[in-house]
Amino acid sequence: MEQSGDTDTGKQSNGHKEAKKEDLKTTECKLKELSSAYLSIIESIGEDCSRQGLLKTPERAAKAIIHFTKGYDENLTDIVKDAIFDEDTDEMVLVKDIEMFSLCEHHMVPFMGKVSVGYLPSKKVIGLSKIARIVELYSRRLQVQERLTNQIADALQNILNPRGVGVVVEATHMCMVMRGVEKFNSKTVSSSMRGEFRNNPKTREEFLHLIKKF
Ligand SMILES: Nc1nc2c(ncn2[C@@H]2O[C@H](COP(=O)(O)OP(=O)(O)OP(=O)(O)O)[C@@H](O)[C@H]2O)c(=O)[nH]1
Ligand SMILES: [Zn+2]
Repeated sequence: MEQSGDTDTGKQSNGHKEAKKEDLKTTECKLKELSSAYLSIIESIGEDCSRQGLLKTPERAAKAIIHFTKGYDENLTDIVKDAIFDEDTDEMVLVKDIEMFSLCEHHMVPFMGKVSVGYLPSKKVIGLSKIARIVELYSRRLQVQERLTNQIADALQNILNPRGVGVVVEATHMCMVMRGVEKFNSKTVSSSMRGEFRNNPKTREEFLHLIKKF
């Protein structure tokens, strides 16, 4: 599933409004608007907003949704900063089972799971924690799993220009569990392969083997 690159440098792409400082609402303003929206939601479901347990709920829920969507306030350049290093290695690097929490853009309920990211360096490596931060950058938004998978792969491809990138996401969608079709055990697996991971079956096999093995 190859898609065009998303360098996340402040332009609009893939339907996502990217972080652009002048566009960003202050956290305080966001908090106020969201709290008011959650107050309406609580009223609309027929609850009593004035009862003790719910008094602070609009604000708590607002803070939670701000956290769940914090990816809109970040960008790739700031995240990676100085953590690209010259290194004379061409062996595969794999970071697997990175926990991921996102929100399905159709129902705004969570989907969650794990992400495995591999790449074949070409004279440059990235700080390992930055791979997990890239997963956060794109997962903390309203998403579909396929786009999330592609965005992670494109980000690494654009930053490192490696010989190849592979990303596998395995997730459970609460919109298929708690509602709708109510399939509790189904998992969705999506992958994005770039460069040698796409063109060389041996590289792809090694990657998939390493994901399963450890
Ligand atoms: N491809 C893809 N589909 C998703 C993802 N998250 C949710 N969906 C699907 O988006 C679809 C939305 O379909 P609709 O028919 O408009 O919504 P709905 O009536 O709530 O659908 P049901 O979930 O079948 O009840 C559903 O089939 C969801 O399973 C995702 O990450 N990727
Ligand atoms: Zn959904």
